[in-house]
Amino acid sequence: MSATGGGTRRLLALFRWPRLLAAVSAGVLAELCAVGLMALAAWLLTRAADQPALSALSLAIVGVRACALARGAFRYLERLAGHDAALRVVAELRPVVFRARSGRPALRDGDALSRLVSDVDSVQELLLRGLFPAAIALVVATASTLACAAVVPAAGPVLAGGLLAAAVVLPACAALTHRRDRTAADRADLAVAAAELVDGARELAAFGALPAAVARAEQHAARLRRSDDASARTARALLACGIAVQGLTAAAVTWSALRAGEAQTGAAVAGFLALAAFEAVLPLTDAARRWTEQLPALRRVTELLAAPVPAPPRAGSDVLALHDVSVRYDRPALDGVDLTVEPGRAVAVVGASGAGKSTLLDVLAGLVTPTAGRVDRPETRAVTQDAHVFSATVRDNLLLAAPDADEARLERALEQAGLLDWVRRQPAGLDTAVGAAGRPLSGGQRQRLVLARALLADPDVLLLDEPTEALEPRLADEVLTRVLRARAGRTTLVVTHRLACLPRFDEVVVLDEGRIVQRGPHRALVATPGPFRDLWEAEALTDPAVRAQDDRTAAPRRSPGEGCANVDPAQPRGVLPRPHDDRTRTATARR
Ligand SMILES: Nc1ncnc2c1ncn2[C@@H]1O[C@H](COP(=O)(O)OP(=O)(O)OP(=O)(O)O)[C@@H](O)[C@H]1O
Repeated sequence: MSATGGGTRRLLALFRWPRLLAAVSAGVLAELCAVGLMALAAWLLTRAADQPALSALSLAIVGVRACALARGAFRYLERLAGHDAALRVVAELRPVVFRARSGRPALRDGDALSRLVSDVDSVQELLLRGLFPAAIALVVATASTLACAAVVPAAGPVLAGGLLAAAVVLPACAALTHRRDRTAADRADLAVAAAELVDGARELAAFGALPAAVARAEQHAARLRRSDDASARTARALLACGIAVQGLTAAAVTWSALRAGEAQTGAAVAGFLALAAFEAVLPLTDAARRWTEQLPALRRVTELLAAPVPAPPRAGSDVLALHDVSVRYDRPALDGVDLTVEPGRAVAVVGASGAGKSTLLDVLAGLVTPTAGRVDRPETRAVTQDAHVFSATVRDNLLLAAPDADEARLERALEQAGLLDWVRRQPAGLDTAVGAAGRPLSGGQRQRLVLARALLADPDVLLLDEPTEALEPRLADEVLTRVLRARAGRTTLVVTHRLACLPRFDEVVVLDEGRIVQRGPHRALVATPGPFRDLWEAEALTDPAVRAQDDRTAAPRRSPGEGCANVDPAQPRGVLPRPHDDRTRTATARR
């Protein structure tokens, strides 16, 4: 069986069939009531023309009323049961999909995340506007054809032919035309152009490219308008075809009944019954357009479900360990990494850009499932601290990590992250509004706020990915020093490009092209010929901060309370070469 087949099976296993059946049954009964209503009304009208005794009509009159009332009641039940069944499926599907997704590379862009959410929602759409109408149409069309054939045998095949055209040919045409429909692609192009205009307005204006970008966006808007119009024209044409097929079939059924020698009453009943039977079938044309639209989303969901469920990391261990771990994208990001971090150790992960540092942290945090190998990590509650600052006060942003923390604890965390002075300078102090609706924070302030939040969570294992990247060198070193002091005795892994603080760590892990090429205490690495020493010496030539550290490597390791270095703040510190990288990095805390 194909991989997607496995995903379809997993998806179908989430369906609560009795509920779905109840919804379809209510829909079928509502449509049958509509067909019955029309057939009885036709019978009443033609019989009443003969002016029979009222008693001869009374049963039909009751029948018409009963059908009219029951149709409304069943329609209501269908909506209720249908939405209940569909929402339950989606509610069960959502965690399954997100769990399946959680084993993949973290979604760092909002578009991909919102597409995942809407992909799951498309299952609800498919049930309500695809599967239910199709099942209802099938039953109602079959029952109407049989009823028609029972009234006028000759009219049965005529009705069957008309219904088949409306249920199969028109939806097939709708699906085919929709596949060529450019609306979705044009809408996406316009969204991209609009987003670029908004996000890149400053750069576009600075380079004089704004008018051209606006013109491009306008072209996309015009193209979307045209394809929207074309799509609406096709939809209207198909609707008109459906109504034409309905009318022609009803006329043909009546004519064939009369031709077969049927009385006026029988012919009218068959004709009206045919007319009503189409009411359940005509929505299939629109359903087919929706199916075509939603199918890629459904395929993405089933593919995700088809992928093997990632093995959970081995819990219960108090060491953090990777065993022969590899992560492969188009090429290996990690390649056979073995790493053990004993509890309470402070470990720095260094390496050139693209060496695999962030991937290593993501694997340790459980955000990425290795392609091969095993991860052990302490059985802890994960607290993921991404770089999002909520549109709330500083206090609220912090309390997210520790709802019970008192003011002193909040201030301590802010001090450790190097943000307390700034907060104290604000008139509203801890109640300063920040984030989208409040005061916009600088990159460094924002980074320190999320760092304070991570420290406040006080996790057993703290994973930080370049936590001081946006800070100026002196502050960066000060903050890192305070963080390590605050985390003394607690496992802390820090990805960093800065070298000046490395002597403060228990161990330095050097990554290159996805492999650990060196590891050990800073002093041992500097003393050993190898990539780290080359790097360190190269930095020492140009960087007094590293040189100052270099001079000390013979001295015993300092206590956690001491700073990184006595460096001239005016001088740039030791920094590993790092090209511009605009990917959002998250500091991750686990507990
Ligand atoms: N989600 C992803 N999809 C495809 N490739 C990826 C993904 N994440 C990382 N990579 C690739 O894996 C390799 C390692 O990336 P990683 O982000 O771990 O490097 P890094 O050492 O943290 O780099 P930097 O210091 O620039 O942040 C890179 O070649 C990168 O392009």
